[in-house]
Amino acid sequence: MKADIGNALDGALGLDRAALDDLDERVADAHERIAGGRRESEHGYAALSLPETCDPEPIRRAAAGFDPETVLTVGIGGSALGAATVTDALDSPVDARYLDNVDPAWVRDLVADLDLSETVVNVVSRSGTTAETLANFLVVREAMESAGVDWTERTVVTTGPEGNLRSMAETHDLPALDVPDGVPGRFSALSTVGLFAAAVAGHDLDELLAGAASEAGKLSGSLYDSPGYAYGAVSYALGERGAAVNAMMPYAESLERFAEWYAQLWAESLGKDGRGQTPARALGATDQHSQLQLYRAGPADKLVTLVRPLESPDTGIPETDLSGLEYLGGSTLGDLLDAEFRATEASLAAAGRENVRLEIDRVDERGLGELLYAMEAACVVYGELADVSTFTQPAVEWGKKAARGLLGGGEFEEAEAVRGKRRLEVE
Ligand SMILES: O=P(O)(O)OC[C@H]1O[C@](O)(CO)[C@@H](O)[C@@H]1O
Repeated sequence: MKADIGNALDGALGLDRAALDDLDERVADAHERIAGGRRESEHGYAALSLPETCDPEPIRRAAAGFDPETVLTVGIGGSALGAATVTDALDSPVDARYLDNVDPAWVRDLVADLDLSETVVNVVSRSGTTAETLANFLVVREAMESAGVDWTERTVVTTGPEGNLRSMAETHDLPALDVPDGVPGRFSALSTVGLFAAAVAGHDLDELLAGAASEAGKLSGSLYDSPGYAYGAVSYALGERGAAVNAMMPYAESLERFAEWYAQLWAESLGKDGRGQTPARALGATDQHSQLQLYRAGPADKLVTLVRPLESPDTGIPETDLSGLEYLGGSTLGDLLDAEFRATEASLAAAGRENVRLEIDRVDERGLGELLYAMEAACVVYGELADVSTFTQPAVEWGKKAARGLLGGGEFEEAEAVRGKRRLEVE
């Protein structure tokens, strides 16, 4: 993996090489803290040790018992997005599907679309108490029973040492994978949490972990040694200079879900104490006809992160006599995408709008492992430089309590606040 940070310098926000070199001294201190946290397997820092601590064998063993048409992951947040990112990016004869949201029509239609006798369900929740995950699993389990499918024969649980899912696995003797200690959900893609669906889909877990390990091996006391640290340090430095938004813009449909995974990682880790950097999900080339207008001519408050594979399958463009479009004929869609990637990058730079280029060789297991790990390292070093509590997410608890109170799941003052909403309705 490579990070080209050239276009992050000397733009509207005023980051220059001298300032980056000065920041590199703070990166060295941050790295010492990160390395110490990894050595001690401290909460959160343990995530950056997954390339060596994640044993793929239990994951492969749990997957080996199935030869399904579909693997359905039931989870939410980091308990679904890691798996989704990997399997959405890679081709497989197995259909990998996800239930995370609790939109009734969407859940009903997705479940109805499955042959449940040919589906393996992986219900994933570290806590075992997440309402969306448990509710969706109960719906899926009832659908399996209604279809005459023995759900206990087609369900694998991934959860923490205690809680509802652990109890259910023990009661029904279900295969169970352990979520890794000290790894928050948004950092768990390269673990049992994110890799079961990939194993069922036939993807090479060793290559995913090898890609991650190659980026882990670059972590040192300098941002100039590690694409992850370089990206995290530049994102932080620009954030301190006014880049309130980080637009994650992969130039590959297969990486669209990666942008969604990145959004949770960046927002839930760095949005603390009135600070943080808002991840915007974008897609190249599509958003050149959409959000690029804002990125280039709106407020100078963004870093645009352009991600692409250097190699990918291509498709020829037939010759044409369409007036003015003859230049396209005989080239390829890959040539067009490459030209647009570089043109977008240059158009932002020409307007003084900071952007960074992240490149992997291919969207394959190794490239994904590199990309996921580098983003996690970037997030951790950003959190160290910003001095925030990277691995907690207290702000999401208020809404959980309010919703639970509204549903009669307990007495919560948050639910009273919901009932007391100020209303000013316009129809
Ligand atoms: O794995 P669990 O405990 O169901 O949590 C799912 C998601 O919910 C959160 O805890 C936030 O509510 C995320 O951090 C996590 O990825």
